[in-house]
Amino acid sequence: MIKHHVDILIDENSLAACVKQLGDNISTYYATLQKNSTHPLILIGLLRGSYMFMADLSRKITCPHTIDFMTASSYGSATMSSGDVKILKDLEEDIAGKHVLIIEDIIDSGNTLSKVTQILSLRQPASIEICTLLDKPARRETEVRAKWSGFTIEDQFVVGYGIDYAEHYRHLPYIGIVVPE
Ligand SMILES: O=P(O)(O)OC[C@H]1O[C@H](OP(=O)(O)OP(=O)(O)O)[C@H](O)[C@@H]1O
Ligand SMILES: Nc1nc2[nH]cnc2c(=O)[nH]1
Ligand SMILES: [Mg+2]
Repeated sequence: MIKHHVDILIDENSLAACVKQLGDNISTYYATLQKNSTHPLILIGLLRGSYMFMADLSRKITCPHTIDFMTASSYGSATMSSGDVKILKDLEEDIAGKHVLIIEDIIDSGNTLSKVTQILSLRQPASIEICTLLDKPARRETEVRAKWSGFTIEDQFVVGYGIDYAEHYRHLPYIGIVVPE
């Protein structure tokens, strides 16, 4: 790690308000879908970055749902996507016939989500959508569409609320920016 400090970009209250709003919008959407079909809803969190967002968001989604996790990693300890996305841990659950909502902390190059959606679409889900807390469109290498997105951010390296810098800072209750000194 280079010498740096962390400045707050999105504070705890703004995160909570955003998560509540996302939860309301997602609940309305799937409540309507579930009225006309029997397909269950499953939230899939991408480890490790999404763990905190997933925990908070699932508590704000009022329609019945189950949860599962998978690990797809491309960064290691680097700050640039390698583009080589590997599935390190697969789902426990079968997603055939289910409405799948992928929960992600950040879309940067888009490589992770593009690979994950590709893999999951082959398993006959009823639908697949993406909810991301943060979106950094300036860095996109592969097109990815998130139906729900919390904040669009500039091209800055962020940490906190699940997101790490060389495995540090995941526990911060806010989103911060790493500022080199
Ligand atoms: O759009 P991309 O350029 O693919 O980047 C986004 C992904 O990178 C980070 O995960 P990482 O692979 O570092 O693992 P982690 O979730 O365990 O921190 C982040 O949590 C996203 O999953
Ligand atoms: N910590 C961190 N990991 C990322 N992975 C993809 N984008 C980012 C980012 O801005 N910060
Ligand atoms: Mg991740």
